[in-house]
Amino acid sequence: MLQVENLEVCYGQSAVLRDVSMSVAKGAVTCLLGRNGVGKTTLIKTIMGLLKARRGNIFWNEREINRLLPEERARMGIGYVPQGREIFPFLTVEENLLLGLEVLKHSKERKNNKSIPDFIYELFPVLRQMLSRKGGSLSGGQQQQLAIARALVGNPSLLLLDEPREGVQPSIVLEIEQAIRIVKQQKETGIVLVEQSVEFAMEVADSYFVLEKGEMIESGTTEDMNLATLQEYIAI
Ligand SMILES: Nc1ncnc2c1ncn2[C@@H]1O[C@H](COP(=O)(O)OP(=O)(O)OP(=O)(O)O)[C@@H](O)[C@H]1O
Repeated sequence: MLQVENLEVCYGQSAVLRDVSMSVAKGAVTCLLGRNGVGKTTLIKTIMGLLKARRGNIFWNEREINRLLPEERARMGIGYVPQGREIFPFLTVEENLLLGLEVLKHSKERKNNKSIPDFIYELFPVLRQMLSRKGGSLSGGQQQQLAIARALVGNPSLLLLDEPREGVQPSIVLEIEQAIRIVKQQKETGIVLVEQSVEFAMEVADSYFVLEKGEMIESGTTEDMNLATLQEYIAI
């Protein structure tokens, strides 16, 4: 479904990604592993169209999308939950969720779909209780749940999740992990999951990629995963 080929991405003159390739199958969970600062967020932002590659190509369902804007990529079915969540703090939880429907505005789906699907509240029951609260008044973990929910409201074919467990209290981490499992079971939305936990990657992912200093150094299916080797790759 998604194919990244020989990507080079620079900040100013310094190349942060070099010759990076990655492929993501429809409906699969693909884990992107790597230490801090190796370029994982840069890769996700480039896939989303928020950064421009100097070289290389990105294909979505075999169509080259290098020059498409982030909103065009979103309308094609790529959902994005940035690191640090970026919900709208002064809007209510409900308003934040309704914004997720915006990506469907040109699609037929929108005509039948003007409210938040129940599925969202089944994944994150806490959000139903907090619909009228301002997003900014939620805890960090609840904001992460809101950010994931908002992206899922747009019914993406692929969800880019950048370190969704980072800075989140352990009880909510468990809820987020469970939500990822449920989304995977439903097989409608594939996930690219940026992760630091090899254990969780091994449990949930179908395949994995490891970035090191801007280069893709290892990839494979989860059955090929060697926990000890991968832990070494991401150990600080
Ligand atoms: N806007 C920017 N301008 C210049 N350099 C940047 C910018 N954003 C990131 N970098 C650098 O690019 C490199 C890759 O950063 P990136 O955030 O993609 O890594 P990461 O693997 O996602 O790390 P983390 O796990 O800490 O989020 C780092 O050395 C970082 O300092």
